[in-house]
Amino acid sequence: MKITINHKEFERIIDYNQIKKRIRLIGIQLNVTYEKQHPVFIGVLNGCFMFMADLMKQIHIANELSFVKLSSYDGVSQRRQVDELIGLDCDLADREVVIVEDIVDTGNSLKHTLDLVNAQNPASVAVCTLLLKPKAVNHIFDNIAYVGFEIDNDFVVGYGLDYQGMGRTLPDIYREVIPEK
Ligand SMILES: O=P(O)(O)OC[C@H]1O[C@H](OP(=O)(O)OP(=O)(O)O)[C@H](O)[C@@H]1O
Ligand SMILES: Nc1nc2[nH]cnc2c(=O)[nH]1
Repeated sequence: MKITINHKEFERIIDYNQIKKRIRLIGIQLNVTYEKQHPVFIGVLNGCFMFMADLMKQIHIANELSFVKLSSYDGVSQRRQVDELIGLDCDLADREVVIVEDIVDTGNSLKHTLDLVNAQNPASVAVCTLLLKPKAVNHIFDNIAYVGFEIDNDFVVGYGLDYQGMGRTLPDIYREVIPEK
């Protein structure tokens, strides 16, 4: 199935039934791994909102959750870029943390998020991402423990992911169709 968003064509690669099945399995893994613990799930906005909502319905152990946004801005000196996590409303010291992402592409966002989370001295940090582009990742991560789907290096939309602000509410996931010349 193909759709058009702002003159760009996309074709469906993963439908919502597949996503739900995969999320049920990831939920089981998380319930087992964190049984008798009390993890904090940290969703990285905006893209994670759908994944987080469906994933958390499968989590039956004690947990807390928080949503954050990664913000970059120039410091007072305007010479250095400073990043911060906006919205974190709990202390992560000595906590088991699970970072929830919609996609790890270059991995730059995840690297920043991990640096900021690790600075709070949590007991452990695991990453749960719905999508991973193995051929695009620029960093070595040893804690991406839960991956919904590995995908090719295509631009994707749907299920939280946008193209120019559009397409986030599509239940399925689509990849960009590059027109032949
Ligand atoms: O691995 P990377 O190449 O860093 O890309 C991954 C990030 O890109 C998207 O966020 P984006 O900055 O587009 O913001 P959004 O979630 O608000 O759409 C996505 O939600 C990830 O956080
Ligand atoms: N919508 C969207 N956002 C991204 N951020 C990083 N990679 C992607 C992608 O493939 N699609």
